[in-house]
Amino acid sequence: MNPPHRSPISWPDARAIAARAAVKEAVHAAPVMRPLFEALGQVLAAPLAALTDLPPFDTSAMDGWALSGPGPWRLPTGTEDQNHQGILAGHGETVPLPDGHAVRIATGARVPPGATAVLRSEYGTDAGDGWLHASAAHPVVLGQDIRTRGQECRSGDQLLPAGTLVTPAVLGLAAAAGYDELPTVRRPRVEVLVLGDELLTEGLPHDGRIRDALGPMVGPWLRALGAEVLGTRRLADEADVVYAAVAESSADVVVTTGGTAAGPVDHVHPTLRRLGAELLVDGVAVRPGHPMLLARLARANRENSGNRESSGNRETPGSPENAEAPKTVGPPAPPAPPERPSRPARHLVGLPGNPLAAVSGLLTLAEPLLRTLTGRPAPDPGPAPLAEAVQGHPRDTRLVPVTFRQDAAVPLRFNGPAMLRGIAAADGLAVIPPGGAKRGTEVDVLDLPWSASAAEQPSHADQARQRTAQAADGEDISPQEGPA
Ligand SMILES: Nc1nc2c(c(=O)[nH]1)N[C@H]1C(S)=C(S)[C@@H](COP(=O)(O)OP(=O)(O)OC[C@H]3O[C@@H](n4cnc5c(N)ncnc54)[C@H](O)[C@@H]3O)O[C@H]1N2
Ligand code: MOO
Repeated sequence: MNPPHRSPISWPDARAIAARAAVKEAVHAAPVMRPLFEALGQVLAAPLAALTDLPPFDTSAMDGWALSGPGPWRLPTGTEDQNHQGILAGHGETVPLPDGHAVRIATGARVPPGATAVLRSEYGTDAGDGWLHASAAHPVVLGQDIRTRGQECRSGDQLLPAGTLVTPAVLGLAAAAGYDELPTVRRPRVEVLVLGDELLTEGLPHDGRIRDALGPMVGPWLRALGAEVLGTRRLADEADVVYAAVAESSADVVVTTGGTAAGPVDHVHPTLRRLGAELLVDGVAVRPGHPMLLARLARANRENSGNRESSGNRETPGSPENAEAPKTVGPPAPPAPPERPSRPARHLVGLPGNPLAAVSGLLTLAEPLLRTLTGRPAPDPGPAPLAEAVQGHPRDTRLVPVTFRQDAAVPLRFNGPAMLRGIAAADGLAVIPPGGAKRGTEVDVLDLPWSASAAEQPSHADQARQRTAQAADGEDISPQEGPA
């Protein structure tokens, strides 16, 4: 059968459709409480409100003496402890400091009631006669070097909005503000299915066969976009094998590689037809990657992949496609059974097999889809001037690997659809409009998702699944506190 005629939609429209595709699923996903040590790289599902005042008590900002009133100040003559150590950080409630007295205090220690300032150790002299004198060069100012309770926030203040990426700094702030665990957006579960009998998983290419470049790349890329990768499976180029793998996957998003075109073993479209899937995007006016697709699927009738028989999907014979978008491939899917009318849908992103075309599909369809499912804000593609002219496609957008040099985007060579040499050295992908762009033209540059996830290791759960699948004081200088 000849491939059905497809009219690709524009690249910006494809991204907008992908961003909207899973809004319902995102809204219905319950947040996941994670201990702080497991929350790095996640997204806050609720605003972070302070559970305490910060600082929680008036605190000394310096090692020195807590003072009450104008000097000179009488030093304590009591216990050894008071004489030599004074008030240390971590001590409980302290006795009030009478007017005209001073007591040794450490940075971070609770300032005693009645203290009016802290004098740094290098600015005062204890001559051993029981009196403390401030150096003439550093007259004491009321409140100096005391961090007052609530200076940074009051209990209940919103520190960060929902949707914030949990970075190491966010973990630190959350701990300081009293959190042991954080409400995070549930990570969408993704399964990667690599199609192609010509692919080798090790060694050198031989006998017309090549190494699988997408299996090692796509899972980590999706994880960098915030997904939980259930596994990467390599499938035989057989219609029933591809059909069963997609039909039975328990993932929220199935990502296939290869098999999107119209060759004799390109099984993605026929599989979607058999599943009665709704094609949201079927080809995009972008180079490379134009055969990429996005489909909505009924949820597999199983909680865990491979544990039970699927009965939620029915095979339907293929039929010519409706050219209108969104399309239903084949006859309309049978209506959902009344007992589970509003089950969330699954999605399938079909990446073309040419490796750079697959990258294009990741940034065009997978990134906006996962952005919605992970609750992350839309990235702001920074425009940059092109260091040299880039030839365009007459009708399609081009995505070209670039590196930054002196704030200009330098197009990289080796940017053919089958090549990864350019993208592996790139800082981003420049969006070249149809017709091309002259030297100096400001173009959008899509970020690669490494920076946000560089610190994030695969969770232990991800690592275990991959093994089984095998088939990824800058001080606040407050008015009261002198410069350090
Ligand atoms: N008659 C047409 N043929 C092709 C068209 C077209 O419009 N009409 N489009 C071409 C474009 S553009 C692309 S991109 C590819 C997309 O093809 P598929 O998604 O079906 O991918 P395959 O045919 O399976 O593979 C294409 C190419 O990529 C290599 N490949 C596949 N998987 C991997 C992998 N995991 N690692 C490394 N390389 C991989 C595969 O060996 C092929 O060389 O279709 C064109 N054809
Ligand atoms: O999607 Mo293809 O990469 O243009 O070869």
